Amino acid sequence: MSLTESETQARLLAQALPYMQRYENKTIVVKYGGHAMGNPELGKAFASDIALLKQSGVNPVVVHGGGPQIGAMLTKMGIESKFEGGLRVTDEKTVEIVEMVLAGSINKEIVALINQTGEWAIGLCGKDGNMVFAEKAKKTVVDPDSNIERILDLGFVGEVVEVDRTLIDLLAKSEMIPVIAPVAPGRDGHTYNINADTFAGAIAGALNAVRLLFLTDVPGVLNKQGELIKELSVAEARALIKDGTISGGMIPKVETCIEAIKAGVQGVVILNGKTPHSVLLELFTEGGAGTLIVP
Ligand SMILES: Nc1ncnc2c1ncn2[C@@H]1O[C@H](COP(=O)(O)OP(=O)(O)O)[C@@H](O)[C@H]1O
Ligand SMILES: CC(=O)N[C@@H](CCC(=O)OP(=O)(O)O)C(=O)O
Repeated sequence: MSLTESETQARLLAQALPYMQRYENKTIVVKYGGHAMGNPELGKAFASDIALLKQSGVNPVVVHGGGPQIGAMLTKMGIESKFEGGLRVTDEKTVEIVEMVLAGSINKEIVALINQTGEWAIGLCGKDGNMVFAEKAKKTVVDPDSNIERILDLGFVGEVVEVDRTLIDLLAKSEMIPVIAPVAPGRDGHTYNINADTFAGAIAGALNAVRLLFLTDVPGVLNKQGELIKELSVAEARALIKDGTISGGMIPKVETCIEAIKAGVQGVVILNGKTPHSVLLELFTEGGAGTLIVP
């Protein structure tokens, strides 16, 4: 006998209760990637998921990206985007535009979407409340021909060196949902552009988050046959990078997951931000929605 729509809905709601209790008063960091943005209906569904988390007693913290949107703005200004080792080469002019797009327009768009649900979001970047300090990234790559390792000069690309949780803790006790752009100052007074995955990992680690969710444009980590892998240990994830199953942009993402777990995050999930309500499906249903990476 097939279930009516309302029976299915009632079952889903009943199923959600133990998960809501499990995450009550716990911090969940959600990284909203630039590829998952752009569709107004999906944006609304994302905002209502975040609002529902807050209403259920969870402490959601949103960290967002905006790589494609930065690229579009740079093109408009006649500046070419250049990447090395998956990171945007960021000169003085570029960092100004990065800050404008990330901490300005995208940040406020997400804040506005959440506020339209009736909840209270506040837009921040690493500069606010001395929350995050960065220093110039020291990324190295191995030249495939000579096998020699060299340090990349990416300009004002930063890596997080300090996270002060005072402001986020204060917000967690209030009605406010923090929405954070991955831009941070250095002790040297410069502004740094930080990869949003890395930034989210550092925030989740400092907050000892129970979950860190990465919303991207694929269902999760896929095996060689293109099927979704529901759960991966750190050791299994490393093996998939080594044998080439995980490649491209998924490598730094999975490496960030591993770092976040080492920093104390209990579980990290990579899931499809293009599926409406994927955040709720992941957190509040039995099967989840993406790939869960656990210690
Ligand atoms: N094993 C894998 N499973 C899933 N995606 C993979 C895998 N290996 C490589 N990828 C690629 O990684 C991409 C996601 O990384 P990226 O584009 O950097 O995401 P985002 O921009 O959302 O941060 C996927 O779109 C896919 O092309
Ligand atoms: C250093 C570096 O590469 N920073 C990224 C920051 C935005 C980002 O990471 O956005 P997504 O999550 O949408 O990719 C950039 O400039 O594109």
